[in-house]
Amino acid sequence: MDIVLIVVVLSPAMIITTMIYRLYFSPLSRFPGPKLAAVTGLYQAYYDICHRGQYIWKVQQMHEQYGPIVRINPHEIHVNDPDFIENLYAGPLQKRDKGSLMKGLWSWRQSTLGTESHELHRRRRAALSPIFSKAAARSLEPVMQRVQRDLLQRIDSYRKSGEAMPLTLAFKAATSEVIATLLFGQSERDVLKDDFNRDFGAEFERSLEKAHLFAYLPGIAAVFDSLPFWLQARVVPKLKTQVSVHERWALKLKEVEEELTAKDGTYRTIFHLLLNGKLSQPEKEQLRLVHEIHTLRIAGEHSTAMAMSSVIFHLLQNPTMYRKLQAELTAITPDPDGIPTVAQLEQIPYLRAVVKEALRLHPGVLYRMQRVARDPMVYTNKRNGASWIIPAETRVSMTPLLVHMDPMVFPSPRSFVPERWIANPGLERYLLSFSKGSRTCIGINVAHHEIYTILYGIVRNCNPDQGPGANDQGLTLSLFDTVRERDVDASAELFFSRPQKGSQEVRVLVK
Ligand code: HEM
Repeated sequence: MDIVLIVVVLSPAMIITTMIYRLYFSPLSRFPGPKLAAVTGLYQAYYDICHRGQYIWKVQQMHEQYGPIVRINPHEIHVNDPDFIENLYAGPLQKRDKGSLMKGLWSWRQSTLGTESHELHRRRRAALSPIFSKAAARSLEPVMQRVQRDLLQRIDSYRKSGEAMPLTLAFKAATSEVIATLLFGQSERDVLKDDFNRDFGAEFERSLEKAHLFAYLPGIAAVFDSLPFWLQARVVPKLKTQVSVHERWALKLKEVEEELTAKDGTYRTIFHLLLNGKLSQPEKEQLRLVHEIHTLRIAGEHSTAMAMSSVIFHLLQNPTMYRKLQAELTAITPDPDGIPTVAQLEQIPYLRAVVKEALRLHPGVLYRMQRVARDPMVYTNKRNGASWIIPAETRVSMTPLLVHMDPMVFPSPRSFVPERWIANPGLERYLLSFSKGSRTCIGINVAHHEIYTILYGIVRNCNPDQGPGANDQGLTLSLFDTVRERDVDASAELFFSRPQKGSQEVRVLVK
């Protein structure tokens, strides 16, 4: 028989057999969920690729229809129950691999963040840990304070010009400066630049629009990575800024490697740390380290800036809350030129509460955080006592934003209510914005220090604009054409949270 005929006859038969298996015989077949999602990954692909990261909302609807545990694709179970966080995102004693969600993402694949195996992840994370200790984060205080002063200078320059200030953009420049200092020991004064020096970050955000497509076609990123840098930039000119930065990192890695073989191995930058650490030789391969540095840079910049701009958005919408926070900040440094330490800022309950509430409503990392347990896991729905045994090696995920919308744990979940964190400190265990367990965000201390320092500078020195009757001296801020649904809330899950297309995110007028 002709080979074409064999393929024509066998392909539909194989597809039908696979569909029947997935529907009736797979170990996941007894879990609730739409049949179409159970038979093919194309269902998810349709929402994520054709409709710009909308599967997250479809998953939310599935939970409303089927309950807290749902099969969302042929190979994955999604749980939306805050009480399951501790089981799924367990500490290092319980082995958890990661699902392969990031396998296709260019320049993420080989990073600690993208690592699937529990053991390999532990080794990679240990190599990074020296620059993420609390003490190391504290050593960044001078740069954070410089960035804060530069931001205030830019705010004042917008007062003089009368133009609307793109606040989220300014915050991205601020966080990019801090992460650059952490990684490379120096940074450019991005905040002071007219356009906030957004080439790398803006190109990265544009490339996120295609992230789901590449996640579905994991081979493409691997092939692309195998090309020399000059060819990568020609093949996909839309990535040329990132490729040229990667090329610079690769050269620097080579330079540092030569220094180290000349027995000069002191830690000065991320290049020295990774090359001089205990990682095995294949782990120090150039491409892998470029992936590591790329994700650190991106992770350090995007979510932290989003957290800060959403805090300012909500405070400007609620001047009473703004004034309350301002009063607490003024109490610790009555002298307006005083500089509180991060340790002092961390002690201010309302500042902590405001930040947690913004992180709850607007977690910058939006994707489903998959974990794969090596033993079966038991999920019990405490609300009706029903139990499910999830087979070993199954991809199981939760989505921070969906957990944070549970009205039983967070009443009026869409409202900005910082007070809930003060009234009930136990809520902390349900805040999933930084993930939990052995793969929790390694940059959490750096992020908190940045957020506290920069918010202090702004809220202490600027007032909310409360109209003509107000008797405020100094700078006043008001929101400029910023709509929560369009510019602040997550509209699409492109791994990170993204606002509606065309949004200019949070902007303010300064008087
Ligand atoms: C508000 C700011 C931030 C948020 C909300 C955030 C959130 C997260 C989340 C949810 C994860 C876990 C992802 C997963 O399980 O797949 C994560 C991991 C990570 N974050 Fe952050 N992050 C923030 C700031 C930072 C900063 C400032 C840095 C670096 C300076 C950073 C570096 C990392 C790294 C390297 C990982 C991977 C950790 C691992 O897999 O062991 N993050 N982050």
